[in-house]
Amino acid sequence: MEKIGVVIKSPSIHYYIFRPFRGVELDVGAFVIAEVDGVRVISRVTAIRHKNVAADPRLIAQFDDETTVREIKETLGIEEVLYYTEAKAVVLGARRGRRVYKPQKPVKPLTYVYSATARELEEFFAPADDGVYISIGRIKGTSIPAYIDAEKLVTQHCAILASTGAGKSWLAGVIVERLSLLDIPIVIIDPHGEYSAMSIPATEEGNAVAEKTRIYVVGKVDVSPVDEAFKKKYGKPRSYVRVGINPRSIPLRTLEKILDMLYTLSDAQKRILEEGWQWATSYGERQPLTTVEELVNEVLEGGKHAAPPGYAGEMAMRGLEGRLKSLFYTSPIFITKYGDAFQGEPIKLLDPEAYLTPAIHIFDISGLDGLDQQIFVAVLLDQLYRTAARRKNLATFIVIEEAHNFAPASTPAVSKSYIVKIAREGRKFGLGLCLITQRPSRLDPDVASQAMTQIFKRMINPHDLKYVSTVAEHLDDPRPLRALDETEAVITGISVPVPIVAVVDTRWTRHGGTAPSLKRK
Ligand SMILES: Nc1ncnc2c1ncn2[C@@H]1O[C@H](COP(=O)(O)OP(=O)(O)OP(=O)(O)O)[C@@H](O)[C@H]1O
Repeated sequence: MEKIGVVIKSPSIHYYIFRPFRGVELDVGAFVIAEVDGVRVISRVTAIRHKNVAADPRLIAQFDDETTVREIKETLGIEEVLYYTEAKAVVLGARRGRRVYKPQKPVKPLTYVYSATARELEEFFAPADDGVYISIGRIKGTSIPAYIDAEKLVTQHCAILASTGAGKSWLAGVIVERLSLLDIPIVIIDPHGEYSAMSIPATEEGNAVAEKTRIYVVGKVDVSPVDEAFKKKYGKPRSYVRVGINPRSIPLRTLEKILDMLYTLSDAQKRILEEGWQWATSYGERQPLTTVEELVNEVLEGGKHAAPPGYAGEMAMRGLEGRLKSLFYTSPIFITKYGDAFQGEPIKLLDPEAYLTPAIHIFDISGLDGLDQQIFVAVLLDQLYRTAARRKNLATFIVIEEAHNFAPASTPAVSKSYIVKIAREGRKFGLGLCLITQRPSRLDPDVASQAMTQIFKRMINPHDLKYVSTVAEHLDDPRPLRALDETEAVITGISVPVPIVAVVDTRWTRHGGTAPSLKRK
């Protein structure tokens, strides 16, 4: 076993500083070993510094041109004594069966440091048990697969946090591809229409994944530019189903929340809506819509007993009528009559039962504006939650891109409470969230704190780095996140035995998230 250095300082149980021996090649990210009470403990080198011991300003003052520097270096042979190298190693622990043991005392100074062997690393990073694991790449600096406990990842929520362009959706795509082999339902909320590319295989393994993709375009919106770009890029048309919401299928509480948030509702209007909506939808959610006109009339008819007498009541009724029509007619996500269509394409109604079957269900909401996206996400998540609560059978992975827009930290959003609900209670019914955001500090902290696996990619915004250091319990120091490249990710939390730095695999299907380039093709 090669001794590569010696511990010189050990200020805490979490890390130590060692002096690498002369001639030892050492890179940041290398795995090293030092013994604590006879146990070989694995650590990762996180920083290498050259310490200048000639800080005397009188000597530094001489370094004002190259000739003098050369003379001083050569004639005094001063380079050897001017500086030394030291490395910081963060303690990961030692494998004890299924668990990783982390010593509760610091490494002793003057302990020798060894480089970890390939075998030791393989044992250390091996899956903890015979559970279900996916590999999303390699442990950085090794050829060892980066395993993630799929069960924990899916059912106990995860978050992918990084700056824009840091490789978030690439990684989400890799995770979805690998999970799809487990034959579970996967639902993707896609605000940029980029996940449709998963229907195009890029490798042999990608064929099975592509076959499992189902694309849904939401609402009466023109997506022909997206379709044309898709056809040009992949040489075949994008195939999708257009979906919309039957206004009758919205639960009263959700509708009330949406209307109140968009237009505000008076107490009288709330009472009329409560009575009227129950009456108009008393045949259940699956009751077909005739027309919006007819539905609104039924609501007013059924709710009129709750209106105050006289002019005030009349005003409340008319106000409610206007709000309901405005919502259902102006938002493109609703159908307005039985058998509604858009540009000759039939619009299918949302079918939560179908989305909870094993496949990759991609909802392209790129044609909708921000508010309609939120309303759609609210209704879809509500329906998924209620359906899953009845069925309780299959673990389902719900990927939400741009999660800070759907569950923002300090502004209201109609979708927020549905995300909070799944984050808090979805686990009971197998519903797991994967929240992706480029602005971690703008994501609702309640939601963020429920993500038991946190995956970080490159992050540069100081607010976000500061925020991450307060919420990420498994990440001692977020500063190294600034230096990650787009293929690298730091994975922490319940799905990995210790925080790992992974180099993310290539995609099995095409990646749709490439930004336009200035170069002509
Ligand atoms: N593991 C990887 N291997 C190779 N290339 C990668 C990898 N991860 C990311 N990339 C490259 O980085 C680019 C940006 O990645 P991606 O589109 O996932 O970023 P993003 O964080 O989702 O960006 P945005 O915030 O703009 O949506 C990709 O187009 C791809 O070229």
